[in-house]
Amino acid sequence: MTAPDENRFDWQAAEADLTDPTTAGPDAEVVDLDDARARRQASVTPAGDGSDLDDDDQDAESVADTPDRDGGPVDAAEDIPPDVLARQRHRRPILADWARSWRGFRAAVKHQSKDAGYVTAYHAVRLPKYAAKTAVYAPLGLFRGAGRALHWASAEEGNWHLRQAAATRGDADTWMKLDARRQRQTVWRWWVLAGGAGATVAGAIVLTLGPSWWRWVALTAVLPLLATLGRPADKPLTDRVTEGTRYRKLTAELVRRALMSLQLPAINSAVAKDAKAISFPVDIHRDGPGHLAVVDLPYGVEASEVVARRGKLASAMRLPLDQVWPEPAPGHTGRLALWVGYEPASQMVQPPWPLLSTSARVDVFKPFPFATTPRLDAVTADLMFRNFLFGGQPGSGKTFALRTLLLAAALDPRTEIRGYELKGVGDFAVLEQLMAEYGNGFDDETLARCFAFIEWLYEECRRRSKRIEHYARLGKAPENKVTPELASLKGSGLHPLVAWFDELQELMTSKYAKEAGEILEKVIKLGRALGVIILIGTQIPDKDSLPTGITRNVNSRFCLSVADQTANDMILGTSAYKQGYRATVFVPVDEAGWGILRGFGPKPSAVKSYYVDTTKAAQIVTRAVALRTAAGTLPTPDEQTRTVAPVADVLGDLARVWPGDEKAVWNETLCGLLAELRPEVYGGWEAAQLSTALKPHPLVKVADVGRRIDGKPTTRRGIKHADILKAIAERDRKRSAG
Ligand SMILES: Nc1ncnc2c1ncn2[C@@H]1O[C@H](COP(=O)(O)OP(=O)(O)OP(=O)(O)O)[C@@H](O)[C@H]1O
Repeated sequence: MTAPDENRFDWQAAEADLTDPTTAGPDAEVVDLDDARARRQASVTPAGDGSDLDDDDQDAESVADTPDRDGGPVDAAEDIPPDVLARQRHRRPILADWARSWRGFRAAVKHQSKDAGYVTAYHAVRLPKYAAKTAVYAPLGLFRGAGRALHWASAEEGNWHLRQAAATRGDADTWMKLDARRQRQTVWRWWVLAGGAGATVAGAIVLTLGPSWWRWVALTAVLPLLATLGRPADKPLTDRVTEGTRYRKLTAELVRRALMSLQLPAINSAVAKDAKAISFPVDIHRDGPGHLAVVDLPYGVEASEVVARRGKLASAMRLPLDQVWPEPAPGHTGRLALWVGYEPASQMVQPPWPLLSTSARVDVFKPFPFATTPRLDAVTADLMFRNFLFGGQPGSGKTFALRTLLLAAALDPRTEIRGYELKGVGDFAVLEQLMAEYGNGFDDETLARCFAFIEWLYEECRRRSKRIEHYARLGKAPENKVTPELASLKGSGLHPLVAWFDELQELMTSKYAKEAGEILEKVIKLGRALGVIILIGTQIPDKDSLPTGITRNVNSRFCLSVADQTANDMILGTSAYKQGYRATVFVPVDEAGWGILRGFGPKPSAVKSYYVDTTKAAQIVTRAVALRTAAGTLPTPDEQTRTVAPVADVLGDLARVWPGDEKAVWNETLCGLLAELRPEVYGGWEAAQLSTALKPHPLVKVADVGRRIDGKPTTRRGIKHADILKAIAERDRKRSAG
């Protein structure tokens, strides 16, 4: 059996139904298909495809993109089932795009009035110069104007030369005819001139008799006219307002020329063969503060190839890079959405972050504004059930973007915030009083705390999964996920927990790397449904600095300026670069905050995170503190520790439980003893866990320790008593040194 075609209509079966008299009903007519088609084609409109577009619908930007057909269509459009046809029909909106939304309308009005204001101001400052020029050229214009009027009234223009030629030839007859014609013309022209002169004199008398402002009005109206008449052809009265680099209206021709300048052989050869190979399925139209061209590239050319050449495209349009925004458009891979702003994005004033308003609150379950598109539309993000990965080179703005998310989280008083900035600059210090745990630095102690925090997160996930199970049994967690009610329920232990790590590469390239990576991956996988939200910022997104297990499992990504394809795809996911989502086009520092956001909306998009400087951040923190104080969720300094024992106590506890005179003891034995000492902390610890807990103390070496068990030599991992004592002495020395 042949497969049905893409419209899910089995043509062959339908034809068989029509031609096979045995399958046709008793009253069915047997149709000769060829005949029927010929008849149908005769009735098809000249457009040949059933389209109802008439010529008036076409404009400079509409180009028929259907290839020329040899012969008529095989099956006319009316054969297609009506419901499929209805789905395929795209009606054009009645109102232009800019007039349909308040945003578009505002942007258009703003742009036009800005332009008008600019031109007015430009000329206003040059008024004295214009007045001087007018004073010089107006008298000249008066004489020139009078001369022209007389010349016109004499009707000699053209006639004189012809009469001269006739006289030279001795053609008296022609000369006479020409002169008679001139006289006929000149009679009425003298009357007109005399009437005009009379009117001027009358006007002048009226002006002399009238109030003085009449004369001023007349002068301002007449003098520029006379000056225009009197000025030399190459010296205009007013200076030119040079608009060249400010904005270039996007036209089909400009887009075509720009695309052909990209040196893409596939585009250039296709256009050489067929000028209509680049086509515009939708007219170029205003879209926010700029114009949008949706372009169908020649067959076989992908939009991503053009996106990769954004610099060349901008050069071809003679526009700054951040005014030109090519993106793959929905539909097919060869469709490009090219948005060109009225002005470069760097000069467009990003509106202030809406959450700066004093009444703004956040519910982490609901979206809040996080960034703006090049068109300055707000892009929202939400925090719940998400894990974020922010990547970018130094100066790309990832720390600020991460902090913006944390500030939003801070405005939901239910949210607990804990995190580490492993660069040690203190960009997050402004949030310190809101955080239940905060670390800043890349020294070994901070790294150890950060690692212990990741371990704690894992434990926390385990605890939360038990709680979810409990609430699911009670019918309060129908999807085995944290619900807004559970998140708000005091004592449920399921409040949103935001755990952030900036410059995570510092941990991932330290001695904790392997285990930290493995545990964090588990936390990311487990925590999503349990209200644990992980935010990661990293500068070096390669597989050594960011385990692929982590990158694979995050669901929300923001890739700011990166240096290469590898970094781009590590953050945005494999093939992102190939599909045209390239954060390599952003320039660090100059385009700080710009990046590609993935995981929100149907496709990744270029956005700029809202910029919140430290002063504004402090204002938000003040509000967040007030909200938390009222809700009773502001962490007090002594609460700012975790519920799992800090690793630093392990040394002391080991010294306490050390068995007698043993020089070296197996980890597993020690774990048992530790669990007896403090079951709430060490209960369930295994040998490997003890090894990890001892990592921050390089003096303690975990090594093989041999013993005889029932006479047989057995080797297991263990530690030496002397090492413990040395590590304690070292720690005490450091503490007393300050
Ligand atoms: N959304 C934004 N809009 C405008 N400027 C921004 C934005 N985000 C950041 N910046 C500016 O860019 C500078 C660098 O930002 P940030 O410190 O976040 O970069 P980074 O990528 O974290 O760099 P590094 O890795 O060196 O810390 C900031 O000082 C800030 O002034």
